[in-house]
Amino acid sequence: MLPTVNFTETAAYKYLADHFISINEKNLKQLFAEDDGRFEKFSLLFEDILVDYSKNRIDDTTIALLIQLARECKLDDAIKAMFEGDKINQTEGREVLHVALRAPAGAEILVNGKNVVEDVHAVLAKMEKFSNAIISGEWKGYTGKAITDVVNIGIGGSDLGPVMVTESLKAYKNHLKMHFVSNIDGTHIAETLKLVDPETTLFLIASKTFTTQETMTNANSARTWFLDKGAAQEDIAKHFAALSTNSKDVAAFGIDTANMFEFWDWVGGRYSLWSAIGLPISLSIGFDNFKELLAGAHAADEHFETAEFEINIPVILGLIGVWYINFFDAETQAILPYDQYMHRFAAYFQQGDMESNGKHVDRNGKEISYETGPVIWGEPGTNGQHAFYQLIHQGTRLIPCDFIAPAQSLNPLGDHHPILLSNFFAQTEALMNGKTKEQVVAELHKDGKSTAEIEELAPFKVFEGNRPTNSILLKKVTPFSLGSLIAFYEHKIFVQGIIWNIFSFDQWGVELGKQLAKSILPELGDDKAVSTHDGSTNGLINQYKAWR
Ligand SMILES: O=P(O)(O)OC[C@H]1O[C@@](O)(CO)[C@@H](O)[C@@H]1O
Repeated sequence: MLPTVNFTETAAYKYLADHFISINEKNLKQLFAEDDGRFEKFSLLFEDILVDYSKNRIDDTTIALLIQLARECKLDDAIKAMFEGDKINQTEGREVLHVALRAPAGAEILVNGKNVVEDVHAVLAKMEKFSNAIISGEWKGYTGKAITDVVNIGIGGSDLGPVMVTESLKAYKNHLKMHFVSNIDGTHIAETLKLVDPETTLFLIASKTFTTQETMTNANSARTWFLDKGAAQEDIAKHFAALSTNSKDVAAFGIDTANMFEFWDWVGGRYSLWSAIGLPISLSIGFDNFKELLAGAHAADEHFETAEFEINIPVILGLIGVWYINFFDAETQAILPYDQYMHRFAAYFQQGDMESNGKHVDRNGKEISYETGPVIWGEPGTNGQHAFYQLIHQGTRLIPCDFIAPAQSLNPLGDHHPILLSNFFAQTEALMNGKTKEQVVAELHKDGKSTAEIEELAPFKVFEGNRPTNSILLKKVTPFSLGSLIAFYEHKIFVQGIIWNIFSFDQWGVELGKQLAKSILPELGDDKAVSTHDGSTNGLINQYKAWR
């Protein structure tokens, strides 16, 4: 069981509330001016990843009090409970063991007395064999041709992780063309099927439950398309595989369970890319690179499980997030990867973070009186600079930003990378230092503006600065470094959930909408006016019926 401490009632919380007043008497420029060693003190190096958290509204006292908060909330007990396979997903009565998915062979993690690492590695061996057969062309389709295209049909955690990782590691991919269908909107599968040949296409039906409406509808449409194109029922075995925990429904769909790659209830959907759900990753970049991804995550797990809080990257990042959310009233967190391949990284953690910590009831079942999970958003740099950085620099909100960049480009081309990185460095510097009115006036004067023009323009050109950021510099985006980075963010989310005394591993909030959709669907089956809902919903449905 997890501890159920109300962090707002801890001594650390009260000290932090007092400290909040004093830390705000200085801005970041002053904090750096007072301490030449600030960067060294507030940055951490893990393998080839540098995490610089010095451009945050913190000092030694802040960090010490945040760590005291973690200790008073019994974070160490919670970490131990997760790694030992306690049923910390309490409302679903499940363990939370995505760390087991990347544990090395020979490790022991017991669930109901059974070492689950053995099952994990049995599935990994099956994934390796299957990936090699498809990639090498040894596996043939029903007309004897090798597979050229893979279509992954899944949504949420059965889509976002494979998409993000295959995109982030595109530089490592092989000849297979990868396609991802997730939306129930017919456009998604219709546009995809236009691109592929049934004779050389492999469909992966990715669904932990194998009941998700979108996925099963898309899967049925893919199967119908496949058979309508001339394939026979017995050919399905050569072109469909399932990634699921539900062998009964997989078999009922008509997929040979020999082509089913299983995973388990102790794997949360949004934490499942390391499991059989990661088969499209293994197909895209090869199993050896998939193993490297797992190894990177495992290295991060060991760091999280063993490092002192003072030098523990997920703990520090998580606590700094709590500092902004619960003391500075920050409502969002921006994730800004200065790497085009990582363009789906923020989207991935929209599910990872918001589906984990978007909760309003604590672990005692009581309504919460403080803020919990932030809104996660972001786009790759430098594109974001031309879209929303105006608000980050000069808006009225405090927006903590994570800037991420690789020192080495996977596509070195002229001076592109130095230009990208110069922006990566400049943006956090600008957010920290801002630009004073004196500086603005001097610039306008230098530009030959009149005194009247200067007086008029200056207020609009001042940058307050003092806007906090983390900078995460990777030596290079590799399967290993990406695995570590993703795991750091997973554990950061865990840290925050423990501090907020919430359950981070269920997702009851996604059920009501699905439930109501299921009751509306039959009403759309005829042209009769509906009146069973509120005026707006009735009006919308009836207008839809009139127009369709
Ligand atoms: O993998 P599956 O069972 O099809 O679920 C897909 C997604 O649906 C959810 O919204 C849960 O219903 C996500 O948590 C999950 O990742």
